[in-house]
Amino acid sequence: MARNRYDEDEVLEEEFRPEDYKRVGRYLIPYKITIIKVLISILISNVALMLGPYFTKIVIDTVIPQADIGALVRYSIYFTLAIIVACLGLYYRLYAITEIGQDVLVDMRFDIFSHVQSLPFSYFDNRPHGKILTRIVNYINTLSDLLSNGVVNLISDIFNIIITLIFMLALDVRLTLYSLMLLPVLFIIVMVIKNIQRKAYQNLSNKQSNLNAYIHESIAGIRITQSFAREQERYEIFEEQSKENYTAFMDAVRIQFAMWPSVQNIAVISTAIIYFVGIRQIGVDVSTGTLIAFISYINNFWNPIINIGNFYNNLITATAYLERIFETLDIVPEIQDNPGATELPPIEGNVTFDHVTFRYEAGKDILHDVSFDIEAGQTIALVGPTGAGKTTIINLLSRFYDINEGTISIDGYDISQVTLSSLREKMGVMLQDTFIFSGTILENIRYGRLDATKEEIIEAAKTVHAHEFIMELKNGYDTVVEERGSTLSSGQRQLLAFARTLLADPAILILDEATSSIDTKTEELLQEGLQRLLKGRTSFIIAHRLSTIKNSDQIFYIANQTIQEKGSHEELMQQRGLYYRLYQSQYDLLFVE
Ligand SMILES: Nc1ncnc2c1ncn2[C@@H]1O[C@H](COP(=O)(O)OP(=O)(O)OP(=O)(O)O)[C@@H](O)[C@H]1O
Repeated sequence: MARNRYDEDEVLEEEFRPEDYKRVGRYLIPYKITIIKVLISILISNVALMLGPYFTKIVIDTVIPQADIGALVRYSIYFTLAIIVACLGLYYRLYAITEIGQDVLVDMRFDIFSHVQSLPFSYFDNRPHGKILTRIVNYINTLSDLLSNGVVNLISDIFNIIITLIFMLALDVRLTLYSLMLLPVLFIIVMVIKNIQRKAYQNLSNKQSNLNAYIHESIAGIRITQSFAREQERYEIFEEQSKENYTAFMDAVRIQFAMWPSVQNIAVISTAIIYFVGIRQIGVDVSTGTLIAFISYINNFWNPIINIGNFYNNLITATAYLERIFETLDIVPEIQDNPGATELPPIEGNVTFDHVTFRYEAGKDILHDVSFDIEAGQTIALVGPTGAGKTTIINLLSRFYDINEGTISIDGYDISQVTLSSLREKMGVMLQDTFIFSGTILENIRYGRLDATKEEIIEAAKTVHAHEFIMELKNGYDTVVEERGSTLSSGQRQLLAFARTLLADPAILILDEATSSIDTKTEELLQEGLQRLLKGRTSFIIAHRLSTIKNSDQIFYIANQTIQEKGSHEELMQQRGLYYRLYQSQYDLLFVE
């Protein structure tokens, strides 16, 4: 799909198909036993409720005229028992369906979250992360009520209507037919409202998504906003987004709220018709008891119809969200195991790029016909102008994107023909912005190898010189750090990342060196830590530090879609070409880009 921003509505690539409702139903299958129990309880409580007016009729028409006190007491007891049974059934039903609703919510959210985790980088490149968040959190929440209460209530209401109709028909067929007279009018109203409402809710879901995307982006960029004092500008955009959301919401509910009064009016008019017809017939062929019972039944009949109308309303609303959820679930990851992919066995770390061409977007090659061979254990520094394709090379090696032409192989295995997990577990990737998860220092290092013991973690931290600073923290390894590690310095974050990667012990190491300037002492620690990490592994480093570049076995100068120069520091300096000029021009700055 096309790139999307917070202020652009997402265009649905595929319209919702009615058979997708079946997919929703599938989430209820694991709970079928409970649903059956709920249905039985509904049946019992509905019958119990229906008996009330029937007892009233008998009392009015027979018991009171005969002044039979014994029968009156008996019917009062029956009536009370019926109400107790109905209440117990209702309590069970409410509890059980709330539980089912929560279970379904957990299952659905798990599915969408795990699916999103498996999607390639390109999916995340193409849309604001706040929009992805909205799908996993808000949209699923909206569905929970529909899936539990909605579906079960629908069945309950249908039962209710059938049972009430049976009682009504048993009492008086003609009055029953009068009661149903206005049903076609209701049907027409529902059909008219349906389409307008669906569009309105699609629009609302887009606006909610945009607003969340904007909030998410604003929080992520808060440091930049505050340092440039751009708060006012952010408020203004936020206000605009909020207003759009408000208008979309009001438009949607204006249409939705038209439904309820329509059904209510039809119900009232139908009751009036029964009064009109019934009273004229009293004493002719309708008894007073029958009329009173009938009026109760007619309410019992229209209430579930009103509920079904509301359910339909909610269904239409939820459809706008379901479309998004299924659209996300249906995205087939572009990058996945090819048919017949094999496990990549333990590797030494020889890497070959053979005539590799790659582009993110059609018509614009980022790398063109790139070839190189690297022996296991070598350290390769990638240098070159910004935007030349250095990060791209390392992303291709982990197969975060698929190449357009050529092959990339490791120890002779074409990486497109091995499983992604076996490939990626051989790689240790450290990016410039070292990601720290919220949790303790220990947990963050353990992320490299989940079964590592505390001793192994400390050992790894010591090897890369992270131990010293960790011990200076208030609670040592148990110090809690916030998401992204904002309470740590960038040098400390890098050292943690070294320890994490050392623990994972990857055969191939990929490192995007941080450019931020750090003090000489940390720089020394980082270099020492890094050298220990590099030992015995093939390493690709997007190098910014002169020390790293000089120590590497080979330097690739990347520019104009290919490797322009390659060789050791000494060899390239002797060539007096692009690398030489870069080195000379930036020597004073101490960092080479
Ligand atoms: N996800 C993407 N979608 C489209 N184009 C991209 C994407 N990522 C990078 N590019 C483009 O590809 C080119 C190479 O980017 P890359 O990140 O590999 O450069 P780099 O050499 O690592 O740059 P730097 O040193 O600034 O990090 C750039 O022109 C960039 O705009």
